[in-house]
Amino acid sequence: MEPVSCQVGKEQSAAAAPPIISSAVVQLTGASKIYGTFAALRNVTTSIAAGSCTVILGENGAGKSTLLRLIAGLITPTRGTVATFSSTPQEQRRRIAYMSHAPMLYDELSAMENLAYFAGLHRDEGCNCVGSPEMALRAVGLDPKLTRPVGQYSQGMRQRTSLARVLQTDPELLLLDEPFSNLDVESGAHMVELLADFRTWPVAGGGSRTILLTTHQARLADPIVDLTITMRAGQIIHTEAGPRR
Ligand SMILES: Nc1ncnc2c1ncn2[C@@H]1O[C@H](COP(=O)(O)OP(=O)(O)OP(=O)(O)O)[C@@H](O)[C@H]1O
Repeated sequence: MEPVSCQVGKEQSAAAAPPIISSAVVQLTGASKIYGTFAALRNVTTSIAAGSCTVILGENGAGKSTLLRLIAGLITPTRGTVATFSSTPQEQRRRIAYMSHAPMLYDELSAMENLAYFAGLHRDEGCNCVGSPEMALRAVGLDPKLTRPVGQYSQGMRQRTSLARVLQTDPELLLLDEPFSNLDVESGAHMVELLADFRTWPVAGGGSRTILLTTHQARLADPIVDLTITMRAGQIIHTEAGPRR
């Protein structure tokens, strides 16, 4: 079966098969994820272009996190295929970073200690692409010398530490599940500025940075969004260029 894509600028219907994006870094073809008898994701076919920023919207339980976790290679499709960089997500995991909506930080450690710990895990998994924790913390506006445990940080600082944790792996494909949750408008806007900056980072050997994020606060991401995907009941029901109108 030919892989098909969501076409920028046009609404996607289940019947119409939009053209393939040749520079796609993500390609799902007829992907479903079934838990028991329940379909969390149903026959999803879509592409994500290299260098783009895509926001995935939808009500609770729509399948947003399931879609992101499939692309991250944390779960595998029950049916259909998921390709990242024309390969399986598992084979390309060095190029992919996934930030869960849970903070995934050790409260009793400082930001530097947290980043150093996770960098060590990353190396143990055979990844040599870990950048400098100091640089990652500076990139998100945090002082690497802060010795305070992250358990004492504000929510905004914790989110920025979580972002630094994934940015230190120098990902080409950044997957963010609810990066603005629990942030006020100002901290959310700051997070968007950081993501805009991340997109400008050069990639060794060429290439570009691609971002996919889920959120319930669509407007926050507006400044950086190239494509908006709306999901319902495990399916993509709408795709449009730019922020949601
Ligand atoms: N491991 C699992 N086992 C069983 N059901 C699951 C599992 N993971 C997800 N689901 C179900 O799949 C559906 C989609 O879940 P998912 O987390 O992808 O939704 P979501 O759009 O991210 O929702 P939210 O906005 O609340 O985070 C939900 O009904 C959820 O209960």
